[in-house]
Amino acid sequence: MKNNVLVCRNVSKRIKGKYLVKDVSFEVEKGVICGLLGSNGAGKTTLIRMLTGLIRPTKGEILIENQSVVNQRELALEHVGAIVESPIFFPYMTGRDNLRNLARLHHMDSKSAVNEKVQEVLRIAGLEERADEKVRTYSLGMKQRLGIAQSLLGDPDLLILDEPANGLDPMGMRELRGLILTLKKKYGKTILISSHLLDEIQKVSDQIVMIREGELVWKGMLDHDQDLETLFIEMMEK
Ligand SMILES: Nc1ncnc2c1ncn2[C@@H]1O[C@H](COP(=O)(O)OP(=O)(O)OP(=O)(O)O)[C@@H](O)[C@H]1O
Repeated sequence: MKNNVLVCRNVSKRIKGKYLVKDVSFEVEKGVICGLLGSNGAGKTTLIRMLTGLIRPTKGEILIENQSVVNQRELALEHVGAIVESPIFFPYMTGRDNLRNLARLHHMDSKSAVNEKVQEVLRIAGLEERADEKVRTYSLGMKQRLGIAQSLLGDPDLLILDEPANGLDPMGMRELRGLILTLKKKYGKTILISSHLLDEIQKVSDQIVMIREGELVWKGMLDHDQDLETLFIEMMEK
């Protein structure tokens, strides 16, 4: 039997009579990086907001580790770490203190447990050296990695990242890519990452889900000889 961490079954979102997402189904197995692709306005963020319990689907079911995001929201979301839109920090606090604040929300009561966990996620995200500097001095790439560090505090099985590479320079993208691949290979995380940056998605993803005007147009495992740009354009023009 397949070990699916995420199951999205016939999910739709309709607002004011218009479908923003329509009848989308896909599964992501454990340890897989799945790229969610679509042009601007395709419905990626709407879908991600449903997957992370921020809004409810009009129809359909979302299971994370076999628990329903719709009916057992809190239990299902225990398995998830997410960055939806931009991660939020207190810019006048250090990276470490931002993480400490949040860690306390993850049932970590003892100071040493908090400090240990924060140190661990800082190390994973490659932020140890700058951990005690204020976040307002961080580059965009560092902020994105701090956002990922935040999302790792609860030891999630599934990471959901909405457009994490947006606005990053080539070095920032390379560091982010390295982190995402490490999270998969070394820590066994399952990752759903949305983007319209085809090249970045091609470099990290094992699986692709493509949507257009809210509807699924292609899904499958990515064959590394396959040119994602050609496939994407073909699907968008269909
Ligand atoms: N609350 C809302 N009410 C009505 N329409 C909405 C709402 N939220 C989003 N939309 C519309 O739904 C469509 C999908 O938006 P969404 O933000 O999910 O797309 P996206 O694929 O994430 O796009 P982008 O890459 O530009 O962020 C867009 O046409 C958007 O204008």
